[in-house]
Amino acid sequence: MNLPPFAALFDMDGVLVDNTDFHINAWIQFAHHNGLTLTREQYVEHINGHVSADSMAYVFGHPLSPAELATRTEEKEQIYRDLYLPHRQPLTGLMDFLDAMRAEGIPMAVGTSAPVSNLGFTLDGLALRPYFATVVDASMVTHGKPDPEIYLKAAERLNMAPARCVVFEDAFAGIEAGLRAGMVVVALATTHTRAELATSGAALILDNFSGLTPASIQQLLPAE
Ligand SMILES: O=P(O)(O)OC[C@H]1O[C@@H](O)[C@H](O)[C@@H](O)[C@@H]1O
Repeated sequence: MNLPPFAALFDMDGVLVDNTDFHINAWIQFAHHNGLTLTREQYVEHINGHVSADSMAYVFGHPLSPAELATRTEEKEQIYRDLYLPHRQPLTGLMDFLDAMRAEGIPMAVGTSAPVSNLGFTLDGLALRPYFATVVDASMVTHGKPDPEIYLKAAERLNMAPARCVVFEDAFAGIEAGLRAGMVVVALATTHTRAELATSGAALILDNFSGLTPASIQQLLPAE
């Protein structure tokens, strides 16, 4: 195969791993510990895919100071990691797809709203990091998703034009970030249903990576 140059940018949570329920339960527990209430619906609408600074401001009703944000974020993420650890595994079909992409020499990056502490847990814990030329996380951007900054930075680091990038996302905030970056978006129906994603602007909706080939992704891009 001789694929024209393009790059693949992967969201982490809900895409490389199917962990949304664990984040939801962790946020609900965290809110409870802090004397607050949070529902699944509030999570899906206001927190899913957002950076912690924005999520914490939503949960507490005001922005947190940098020191408080760091402490609270680690408190919440420790609950999440404890809950998800016994279930931690790549999304179905991911490893075969990453192997096929790597064999074709297609550059890949991660663009995630997660804090650094969760990168080690997921990317190193599942031996995924070697597949990615670069990882852009919450600490590296001024504006979190749905702002396109995370994906534009990832494309820049891969030296690839945004129009030649395909973003894999599960969250509405992340899909919007990819589209605003001028990229093609593939949606994974891990957090939202196919019906909910139908009008999201995604070029393709998948349940997981099973059977996915580099050529089928390349076809989503305009011919060069
Ligand atoms: O989906 P992404 O961009 O990997 O985002 C990760 C973030 O996703 C949010 O939904 C979680 O509540 C955060 O705790 C997590 O860090």
